[in-house]
Order: sequence, then structure tokens, then C-alpha cells
Amino acid sequence: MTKLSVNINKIATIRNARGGNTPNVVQVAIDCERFGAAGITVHPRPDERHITGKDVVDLSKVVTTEFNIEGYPDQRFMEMIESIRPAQATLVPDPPHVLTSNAGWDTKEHLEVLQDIIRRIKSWGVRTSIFVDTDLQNIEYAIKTGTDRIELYTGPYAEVFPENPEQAVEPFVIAANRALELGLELNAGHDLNQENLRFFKQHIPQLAEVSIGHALISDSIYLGLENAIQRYNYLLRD
Ligand SMILES: CC(=O)[C@@H](O)[C@H](O)COP(=O)(O)O
Ligand SMILES: NCC(=O)COP(=O)(O)O
Repeated sequence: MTKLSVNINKIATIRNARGGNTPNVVQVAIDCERFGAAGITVHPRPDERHITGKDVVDLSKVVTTEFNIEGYPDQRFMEMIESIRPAQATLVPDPPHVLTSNAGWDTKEHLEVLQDIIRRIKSWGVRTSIFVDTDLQNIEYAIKTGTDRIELYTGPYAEVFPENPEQAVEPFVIAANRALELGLELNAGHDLNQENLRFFKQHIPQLAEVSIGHALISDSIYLGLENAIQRYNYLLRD
């Protein structure tokens, strides 16, 4: 079964737009779980454009499914992970002011740094995942980092899918099969949506987790949050 982890960054984006506490990020997380989310994902960026450090602390007290914290493993992030000890930490090579995540790790170039960071995070009892693209060298070196999982960066898949679904998914199937051969567990995320998710799941049925935020929260404007989560869970059915 593939777990749906709802990324609630964009709930915090709306809240921050007016400076109050509406929508209430903590209550939305509680409701997402009640509606069927198997996890809550946040990406507390250094500029706090959406999820803040306080949100992370507040959410850690209420999330009862799997709490997944994403981010670049700088000192701030590592102190957060050590303090909160979420179910999973997902390492993303984002520069501080990037508009959104747009690349995976060069796991060969950053092997030693990732090995040390992953060793520390795992010593805190936290599962690790690292954000990677489908380049097979990155997959091969990912296992050398000691990470539990990789998260396939699906932005390129979403970009090509509308024109050519088979062409879009092919590199991901190859990369996923290699990762599984190496003993890595598979997550996936970025720009997955109602149109492209089922095809991806059908071609990579061994996915442990997908984290979806932007499209799901946008869909909830029309569908409602409960219907949106139920729709995405239906698309992930085995
Ligand atoms: C790592 C990734 O692809 C997303 O989880 C990321 O959290 C999106 O960040 P924004 O919500 O800031 O676009
Ligand atoms: N790791 C991907 C994620 O958490 C959500 O990405 P998106 O659905 O907001 O593009």
C-alpha cells in the first residue's frame, strides 16, 4: 500500500498572507489525518515563507500518523530534527531562496556529507529519505549514504506527462527498479496531481509513500479537503 502524506505548506502560505491564525495549520493537520492522510509533511524553509519553526513544534504535538519534515540539512534543520524526532526527515538540496524544490542531490559529490548527516539523524531514531532525480549514478550512490529511503523528485515526470505519459514515466521505472534492487525503499513527490498520480502508481506499485501538497490543497478549494484526500487515496489504491 502506498501511503499519502499531505504536505500542508500551502495552508501556512494562506495563513501568513494575513498574519493571523486562519486557516489554523494545526487543526488542518488533525483534520487531514481524520480524513485519511497517512502522514503530514512540512518543509520549514529558512525564510519561513510558509511553515515556521513554531508550526513544526505545534504540529509535532498533534500529528499521530507519520510526521515528515523536509529541508536542507543546515544547523537549523538538524537542531529541529534532533529536538522533534519526527517519523521521517527528508533531505532536500534546496538553496535558501529557491522558489520551490527543483533538483535532487548529487549523491556522489555530496556522499561524505550525506553519510555523516544520515548517520546522525538515524542515531536519533528518525527514518531518513533523500530527494533524488532518476540519474542512475545518484541512485547507486544513494545506497552508499546509508539512507533508509529515497524520494524520487517527480517534477520532471509531471512536466512531460501531459504530452507523453510513457516517456515521462520510463526513467522513473528504471530508477525505481534499480533502487529496489539495492534495497532502498521508495518515496516520491513534487507536482504530483489528480491527472498524473494514478499512472505513476500503476507503473511503480512498490511506492512506500507519496507526499503531495500544492495540487491537493488547490483541489480542495473546489472539492473540499476531505473529498480531495479521499480522491488522492483512491488514485493510490493497489
Ligand atoms: C521537496 C518538495 O518537492 C516539496 O516537498 C517542497 O516542500 C515544496 O516546497 P514549496 O511548498 O515551498 O513549494
Ligand atoms: N516532497 C513533495 C511534497 O512534499 C509536496 O510537493 P508538492 O505536491 O507541493 O509539489
